[in-house]
Amino acid sequence: MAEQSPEIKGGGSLILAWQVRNKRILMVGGGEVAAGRIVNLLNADAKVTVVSPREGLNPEVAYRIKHNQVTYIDRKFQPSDLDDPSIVMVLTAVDDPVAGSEIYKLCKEKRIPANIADVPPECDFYFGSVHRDGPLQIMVSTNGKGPKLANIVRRQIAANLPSNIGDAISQVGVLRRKLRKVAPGIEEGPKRMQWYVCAVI
Ligand SMILES: C[C@@]1(CC(=O)O)C2=NC(=C\c3[nH]c(c(CCC(=O)O)c3CC(=O)O)Cc3[nH]c(c(CC(=O)O)c3CCC(=O)O)/C=C3\N/C(=C\2)[C@@H](CCC(=O)O)[C@]3(C)CC(=O)O)/[C@H]1CCC(=O)O
Ligand SMILES: NC(=O)c1ccc[n+]([C@@H]2O[C@H](COP(=O)([O-])OP(=O)(O)OC[C@H]3O[C@@H](n4cnc5c(N)ncnc54)[C@H](O)[C@@H]3O)[C@@H](O)[C@H]2O)c1
Repeated sequence: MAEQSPEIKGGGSLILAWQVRNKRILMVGGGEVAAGRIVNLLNADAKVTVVSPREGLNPEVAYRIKHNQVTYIDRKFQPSDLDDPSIVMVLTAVDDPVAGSEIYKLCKEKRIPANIADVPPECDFYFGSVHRDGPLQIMVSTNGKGPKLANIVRRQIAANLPSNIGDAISQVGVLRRKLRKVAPGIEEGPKRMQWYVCAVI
C-alpha cells in the first residue's frame, strides 16, 4: 500500500477556491494593480474597503468608488485600519515598499492573511492568472517563478476549452440541485450519482 502512495513533491502551493462572499477585505492602494485585485474580489462577492489617497486613484478604482461598489477611505493607510475585526484578508498594491512591509508585519501580529503585491516573502498567498467562464474558474500559478508565463499558459488553456463550457457547467449545477431535492439523503448519494452520470454522459 505504502508503495502506491503518491510521491511527495514539495515546493508547491495549496491551491484553494477561497469563499469570501460577504466577508470584509481591505485593499490598500488604488492604482492599476489594485484595480485588477478589486475586480477579482467583487467577482467573489466580497465586501471591499479601499484605503488610498484620492489623488493616486486609477480611473477604474475611482469608478468603483463612485458607484458604491466598494467602501472608500481617502487617505494613506493607518494601523487602526486593521482594528475592524471583520477583516479576513488584506491586500496591498502600493508604490511604497516600506509601507507594504510595515502593513505585512501588522497583519502578521493580528494573524490576518495578507498579500503584498510583488513581494513574495511578504505574501501568505499568491495571486494567479485566472480564466473565468460563469461557474468555471481556472487558475494558473508558477509559484512565483514567472507570472508572465502564467498569463501565457492560462491563455493557451482557455483557447482549447469548448466555447459553451461555462453554460454546460451551469446546467450541471441545476441538475445536481434537482437531484438533491428528489433524493436528499446522504445515503442516497450513490443513487444520485448514477442518475447524474446517465443524464450527463
Ligand atoms: C499572475 C498575476 C496575477 C495578479 O497579480 O493578479 C501575478 N503577476 C501578474 C503579472 C505580472 N507581474 C509582474 C509582471 C512584469 C513582468 C515580469 O516580471 O514577468 C507581470 C506581467 C504583466 O503585467 O503582464 C511583476 C512581478 N510580479 C511578482 C514579482 C516579484 C517577484 O517575482 O519576485 C514581479 C517582478 C517585479 C520586478 O522585477 O521588479 C510577483 C508575483 N506576481 C504574482 C502574480 C505572484 C506569482 C504568480 C505566479 O508565479 O504564477 C507573485 C509572486 C505575488 C503576487 O503579487 O501575488 C499577474 C498576471 C495576471 C494575468 O495577466 O493573467
Ligand atoms: N503582481 C502584479 O501583477 C504586479 C504587476 C505590476 C506591478 N506590481 C506592483 O504592485 C505595486 C503597485 O503597482 P501599481 O501599478 O498599482 O502602482 P500605482 O502607482 O498605480 O498605484 C499605487 C497606489 O498606492 C497608493 N498608495 C501609496 N502609498 C500608500 C499608502 N501608504 N497607503 C495607501 N495607499 C497608498 C497610491 O496613492 C496609488 O493609488 C508596485 O509595487 C508594483 O511593483 C504588481
